[in-house]
Amino acid sequence: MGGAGMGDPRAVLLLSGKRKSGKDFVAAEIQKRLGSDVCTVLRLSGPLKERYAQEHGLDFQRLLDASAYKEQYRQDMIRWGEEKRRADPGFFCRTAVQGAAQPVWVVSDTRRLSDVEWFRDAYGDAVLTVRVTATEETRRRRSWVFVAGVDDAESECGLDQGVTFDWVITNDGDGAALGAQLEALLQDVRSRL
Ligand SMILES: Nc1ncnc2c1ncn2[C@@H]1O[C@H](COP(=O)(O)OP(=O)(O)O)[C@@H](O)[C@H]1O
Ligand SMILES: C[C@@](O)(CCOP(=O)(O)OP(=O)(O)O)CC(=O)O
Repeated sequence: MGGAGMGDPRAVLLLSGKRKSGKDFVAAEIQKRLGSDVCTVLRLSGPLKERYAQEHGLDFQRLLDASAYKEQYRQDMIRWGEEKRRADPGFFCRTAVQGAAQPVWVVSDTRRLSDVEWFRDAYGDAVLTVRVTATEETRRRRSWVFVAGVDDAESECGLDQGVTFDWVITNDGDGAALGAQLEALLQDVRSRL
């Protein structure tokens, strides 16, 4: 950590937002617009699920799908992930960025202040915080259902306060409106390349 190094990214977009706000969708749109030689999408939940599956004898691949299998383990994965982060706040972040060589990184699932702080410490001004929002009505249309212990817990609400977002993307399903917002964000990103 510390000063800028050779292989450091020029822009690190930390996407956060509620379940079904469209973080993965927006991450994919950004990557599509920049090209995968310029932009890579990273997930903190990837290494989390991989380690969790290893330690608990579970099927890592099935934890990656939007499946009932994942939902069955979500609460315990949250608990386990919090325990790991308490011991070492960079535990999942370090693994997630390993091998990322593109100049632009999009982290599609930032959930906690400790994650934002880790990226700011490591990459300084390259970091841009991006909030993806959608109304509850939109999220319900995308099959979101409120789950106590998940939607009212740190996993979903950890960044509701404490971060001033550099960009807020409203994603309620109008393709043209989303495109215009993404182009404004991408102008900022491209100016950093
Ligand atoms: N602007 C959009 N246009 C069409 N479908 C969308 C849009 N945004 C999100 N979706 C769809 O809504 C669902 C939830 O989006 P996703 O990106 O997985 O949300 P999150 O990662 O925030 O939980 C997915 O099926 C996704 O394809
Ligand atoms: C334990 C988790 O990492 C599970 C995340 O799984 P996904 O990243 O698949 O999440 P959704 O898009 O919300 O379904 C949450 C956490 O608090 O770390």
